[in-house]
Amino acid sequence: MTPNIATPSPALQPATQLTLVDALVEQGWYVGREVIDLELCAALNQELLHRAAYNGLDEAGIGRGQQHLLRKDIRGDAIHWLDRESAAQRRYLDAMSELQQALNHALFLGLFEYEAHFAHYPPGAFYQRHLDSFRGRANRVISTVGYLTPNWPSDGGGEMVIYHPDAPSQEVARVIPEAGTFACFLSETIPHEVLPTRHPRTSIAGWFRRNASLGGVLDPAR
Ligand SMILES: O=C(O)CCC(=O)C(=O)O
Ligand SMILES: [Fe+2]
Repeated sequence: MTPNIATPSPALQPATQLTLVDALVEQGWYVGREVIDLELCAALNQELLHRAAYNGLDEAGIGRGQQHLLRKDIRGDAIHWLDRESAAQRRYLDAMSELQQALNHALFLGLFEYEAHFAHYPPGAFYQRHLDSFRGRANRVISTVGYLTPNWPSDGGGEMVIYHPDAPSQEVARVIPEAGTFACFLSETIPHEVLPTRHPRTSIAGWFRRNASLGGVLDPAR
């Protein structure tokens, strides 16, 4: 038998969708290690680090539209919205689109759109505890985070802490931001934070959205 080199490995481990749906229903969040294909992580990481090195990132803020504010005391990452520019981005976004279909099929969520950005946290950066759905705009339904940094050092910090939805000071999980790890949670109910990192930290944060048109104002993605 010749090895089947023509078939690319899937972007996400095939068993992920079922486990993920179950975990979302049971506890509102999911974390899996070695879920995202490592070659894909490496390509995305390289693209992000290249942008970071050539000033191709924007400082991240909080709030949308005219309420958008730069607050380094709240979050310290720099971002770039995914735009399908590279093959790696397209492969990641296509995998998210398959996940969107699986979520709609299993949970009738009516998700219709996905927005995502690269995030680079330089040493010292963090993101204080928050919810991902902006107040008055309940349009982000499910959050995803794909981690891209290989060989995360054990003293690197930068873990994402997930808190209990009903007791926001109770920690329920700590996620090491190691390449291949994928996290997913309910945007409106799961408080989470990024602890100060000591090592450059790279990821893709993304959100499945429902259409939200409030008071005649359309709310497009981003
Ligand atoms: O990078 C992470 O672990 C989480 C980032 C986050 O909470 C966000 O961008 O809203
Ligand atoms: Fe968040």
